[in-house]
Amino acid sequence: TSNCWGYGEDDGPFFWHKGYPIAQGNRQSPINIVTSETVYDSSLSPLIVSYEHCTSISISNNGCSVAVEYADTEQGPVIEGGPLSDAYRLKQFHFHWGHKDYHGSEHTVDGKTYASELHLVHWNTSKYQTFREAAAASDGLAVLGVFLEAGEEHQGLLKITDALNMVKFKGRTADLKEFNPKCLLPKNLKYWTYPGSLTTPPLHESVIWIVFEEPIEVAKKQMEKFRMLLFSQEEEDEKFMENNFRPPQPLKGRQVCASYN
Ligand SMILES: CN(C)c1nnc([C@H](N)S(N)(=O)=O)s1
Ligand SMILES: [Zn+2]
Repeated sequence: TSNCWGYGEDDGPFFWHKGYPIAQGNRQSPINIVTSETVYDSSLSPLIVSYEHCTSISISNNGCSVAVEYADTEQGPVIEGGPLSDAYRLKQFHFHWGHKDYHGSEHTVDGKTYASELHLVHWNTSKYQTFREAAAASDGLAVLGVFLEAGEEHQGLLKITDALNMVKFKGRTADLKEFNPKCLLPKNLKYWTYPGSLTTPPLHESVIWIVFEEPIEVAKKQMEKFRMLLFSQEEEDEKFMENNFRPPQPLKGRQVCASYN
């Protein structure tokens, strides 16, 4: 996808509003989560993650991140419960990261940034026929956000980080079958939830965000493998893929609910 937006100093997040006015909308993401202002919502039921049937297809470098795509089948991986009134099917997951381990996440917690943030993007198959239709609806998407911090090597992530050298250049895709991303979720599924948006253009305000409080640990050398990916295609000047995160956006009066007290 040859985007006219990016993360550089002349096409980065501060310019996106020119092509996508919604960038200055009332429910943009990511946000800084101020924990003292989150509200425990006892009506939030536990999140149900049913990733048993996990038919992943491929891993690809789409020029702004690296994404693992899932087949769009009836019995695909779904989430429900929590803040969700319907079942949401996993479409893909991808990551955002920084130049160094001290930053790279999109959401921040009391101003704290993490080395990376994993997004598992799901769409409401109870109410919409296609992802595209759901992506334009206020309750169309649900994205799980998982913080990554430098620490112990993450065994489950090895299958992903070991595949990155096959998708170094923008536009490259490689097979990645039967990858079950349940192993990428933290042990403790305590989460914050709030109404927001996609964090890259078209920035649709169609996402119910579910951000887990507990980060997962990944090895520094695993983080370094993300940074050897390129924004650029094979014949172009080499531009390392890093700092592909949007900074926190104004809360505009939204309430962030906590699943725990
Ligand atoms: C079309 N899909 C799956 C997506 N469109 N925008 C996405 C963004 N990268 S994010 N960060 O999930 O909002 S993901
Ligand atoms: Zn994302």
